[in-house]
Amino acid sequence: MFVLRCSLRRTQVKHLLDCHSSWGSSCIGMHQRMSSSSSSSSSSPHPVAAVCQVTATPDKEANFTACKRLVQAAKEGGASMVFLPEGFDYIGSSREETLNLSERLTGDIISRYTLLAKKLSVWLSLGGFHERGHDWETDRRIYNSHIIISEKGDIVSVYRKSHLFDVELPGRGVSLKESAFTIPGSSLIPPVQTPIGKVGLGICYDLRFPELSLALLRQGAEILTYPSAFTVATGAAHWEVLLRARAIETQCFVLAAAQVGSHHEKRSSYGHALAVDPWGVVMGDCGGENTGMALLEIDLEKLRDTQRNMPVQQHRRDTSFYYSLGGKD
Ligand SMILES: O=C(O)CNC(=O)[C@H](CS)NC(=O)CCC(=O)C(=O)O
Repeated sequence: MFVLRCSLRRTQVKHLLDCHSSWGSSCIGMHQRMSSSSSSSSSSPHPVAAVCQVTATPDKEANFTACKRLVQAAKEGGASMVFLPEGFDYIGSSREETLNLSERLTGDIISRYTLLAKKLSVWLSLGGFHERGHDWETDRRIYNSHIIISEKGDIVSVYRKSHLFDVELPGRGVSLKESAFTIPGSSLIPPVQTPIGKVGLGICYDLRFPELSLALLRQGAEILTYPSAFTVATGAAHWEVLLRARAIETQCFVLAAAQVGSHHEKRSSYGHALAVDPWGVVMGDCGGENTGMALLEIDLEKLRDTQRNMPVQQHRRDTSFYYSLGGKD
């Protein structure tokens, strides 16, 4: 039994909850609040977001139990919106298993989360749900879907991952072909108004495509979300740099829930669920070892200050300007 504190680099992290690193075990402790100025969540001047880190396995029931505990603890900690990572429902150990365990949006798992959101009166971002496609009976393919559930328990938005991770890195232990079982989403989804601000939706590998974050910014996004299951090799090299770059260039908050540790004998994830502010500062980092969460105050005034002082978006040229040299599309 141990409690590990997420590495804190800024005081905006109000407190952290750490759990055993093995999936399904109970949460074992809650840290004291880090800030003396805020002794209870109700006195917090700004809405609070919870960015979670989990270790999903093929055991859907255990995964749900553990996620539910995190959501409950986040609510107790004052969160009005809780972010779970890609593969929160499960990480399968083979293509067959991944497909067999998938469900429809109207299935049992999402129904349970809608009831949970309603019971606790909390908003949920469920990144990377394995959603059976419209033609499942004929093609047995799924979407990788990011679902937003309101505090009333309604599904208010579904974004389907548009960039699929077909990547082979010889010598780095990475070989994944997401398109073998996943249908790419056909459109971006307008940012969703939530109690913490306007949330723009991406998923994991989408993080590498700044065009997506800029499109969401143009539609009014204030918080970009990238629920993820990054590989250990690509995470170590790119994860934080990419998240901070997206925050700096859009001048938005970036929240990225993450998978951490070993899901089964063939697959591990990098962790470091991260929250970045509009200036590019890391507000919370859940580390590379344990499940848990970071609770963060979202102060939109900070975003407005940053955007006012350095009006990057106003300085941006028309999209056609950047394509005037030609090239692909
Ligand atoms: O497979 C599942 O069940 C859930 N989906 C994933 O884990 C996806 C597709 S394989 N993973 C990524 O996109 C990793 C991206 C990444 O690591 C990078 O961009 O460097």
